[in-house]
Amino acid sequence: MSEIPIIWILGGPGCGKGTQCAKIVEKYGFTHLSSGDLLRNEVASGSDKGRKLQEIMSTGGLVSNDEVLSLLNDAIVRSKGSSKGFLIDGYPREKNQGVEFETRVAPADLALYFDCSEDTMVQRILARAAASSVKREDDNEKTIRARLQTFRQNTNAILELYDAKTLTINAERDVDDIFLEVVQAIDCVLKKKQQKAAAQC
Ligand SMILES: Nc1ncnc2c1ncn2[C@@H]1O[C@H](COP(=O)(O)OP(=O)(O)O)[C@@H](O)[C@H]1O
Repeated sequence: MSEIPIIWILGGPGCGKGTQCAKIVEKYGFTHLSSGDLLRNEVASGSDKGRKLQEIMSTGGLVSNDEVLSLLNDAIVRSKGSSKGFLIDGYPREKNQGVEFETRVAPADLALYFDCSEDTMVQRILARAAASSVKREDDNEKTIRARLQTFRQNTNAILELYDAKTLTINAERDVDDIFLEVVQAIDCVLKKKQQKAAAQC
């Protein structure tokens, strides 16, 4: 695992994580794993577990880390052999999730934090919901506010603990300007990993 990069993608709902992840996947061919998508797949399967997850997700709270981490870990193990790198999107959402990920899966090489004002995030989510044909149960104003509150409660502790490997990016700018900064950070990680691998030969 240590030869391929693991990148955490942090930021509140509507900060533009998904847009940047799509651009990263296009450029670098990394495997994109979104905790929200993995959980929504479980909900869509109609299982008992899915129903319980849905109840929590519709309140804007966090589901148990055991559930999220095992979904992530299974997905990582499945594509480990063929992956060029992992983008872990929407995780960690609280400090302890980060600690457990690094203990049970692997250390993260970089965390990209897309920093955005709450007003912008609310506007973006509502605009996305209005334009989308697939309705997300949690894209109503009440749940959006709750999701923002969950985010507000937990994020500073994550940023403090992982300060040394976190790059904070102003996500209020143009998509391409943001991506330029993302590319610089990822190129730097790839270079460091190559140098480390070369030193081991
Ligand atoms: N790492 C996680 N830990 C716990 N719950 C999570 C995690 N990731 C996603 N969820 C649950 O799934 C919901 C939707 O997640 P996501 O699609 O990432 O939404 P958002 O747009 O709010 O970032 C969250 O509100 C939360 O209930």
